Amino acid sequence: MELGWLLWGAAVLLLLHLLMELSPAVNFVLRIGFYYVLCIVCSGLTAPVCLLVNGGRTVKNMRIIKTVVKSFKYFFGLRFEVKGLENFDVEGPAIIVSNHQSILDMMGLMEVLPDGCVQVGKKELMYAGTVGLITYLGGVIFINRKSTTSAKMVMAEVAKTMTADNVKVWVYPEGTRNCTGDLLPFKKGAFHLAVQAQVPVIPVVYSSFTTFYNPKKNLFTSGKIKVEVLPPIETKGLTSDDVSDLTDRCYNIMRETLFRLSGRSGEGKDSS
Ligand SMILES: CCCCCCCC/C=C\CCCCCCCC(=O)SCCNC(=O)CCNC(=O)[C@H](O)C(C)(C)COP(=O)(O)OP(=O)(O)OC[C@H]1O[C@@H](n2cnc3c(N)ncnc32)[C@H](O)[C@@H]1OP(=O)(O)O
Ligand SMILES: CCCCCCCCCCCCCCCC(=O)OC[C@@H](O)COP(=O)(O)O
Repeated sequence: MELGWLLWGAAVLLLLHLLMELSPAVNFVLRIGFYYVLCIVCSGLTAPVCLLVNGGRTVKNMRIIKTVVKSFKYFFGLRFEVKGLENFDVEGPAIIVSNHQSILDMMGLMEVLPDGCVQVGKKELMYAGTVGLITYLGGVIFINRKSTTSAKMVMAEVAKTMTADNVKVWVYPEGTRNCTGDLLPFKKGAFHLAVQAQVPVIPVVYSSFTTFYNPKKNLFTSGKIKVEVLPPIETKGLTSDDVSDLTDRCYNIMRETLFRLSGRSGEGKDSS
């Protein structure tokens, strides 16, 4: 009986393996599907742990979530090469901004995430089953991207509480995923937040995924991701009039770094 099950299992695995070898589309769907399943199952298992240890919605849960998510990379053969972690060692709160390429970014986020740091996410995430529950428990700040007024109100509230709670806030200033190997124009919310709270902006750049991940081409193989935490940009004394300049400055530094990390040096200079 037991041997029978084992043989069936081996046959199914062999068939899946053959299908993956034969068809890139099957390979892609199975690997991404496995990522979704991993996220959903691990969220379901981690949520009760968070509730038992910390009792509810708090940034402290990120430590537990981080420990779980940091093991995901081994399933997909992803390696991270991190530089500049010491740049997170600022006194008190800060706004961290980074490029956003894919749902896989969540792994890169957890690879470097400092303690006491919450993320800004779209409110739709809250309804993603167990993943919604874990993001809620982790203290993710949910914004409605369709309503600038309400998003601005939420962010203004965060600017007020950041200092009191001593938290860092991670924002994806592109506002959506973008896997083209370049940056989308930055939205200004993160920089308004930094100026309102008078806290530094710390840019984090991930090298382009295009060599190993491209949903349009059904490409998802193993790969190496270079991550660089850049020196903090101070905002003390800046006013809302300076937000556009601050945004541009940050955009240019990050675009140059993205091209350098992705081996496309020199192209960063033509940006405005
Ligand atoms: C255990 C296993 C677990 C496995 C499972 C995993 C669980 C892991 C757990 C945890 C990880 C969680 C990971 C979460 C990741 C989520 C990622 C996302 O969801 S990314 C999408 C959402 N994020 C954003 O959109 C932010 C960036 N966007 C902004 O900051 C925007 O600026 C926003 C939304 C605030 C407004 O967007 P606008 O589209 O209206 O664009 P604009 O051009 O910036 O604003 C319009 C005008 O309003 C002014 N404005 C903006 N903000 C202002 C403010 N605060 N005060 C005053 N004026 C402001 C601007 O200056 C602009 O005006 P002028 O053009 O300059 O005249
Ligand atoms: C009941 C329904 C169950 C659905 C389960 C969905 C499971 C999702 C697992 C993936 C978890 C990864 C979380 C990373 C968050 C993320 O990276 O979100 C993308 C958005 O930032 C960008 O939004 P968009 O504008 O859509 O590109």
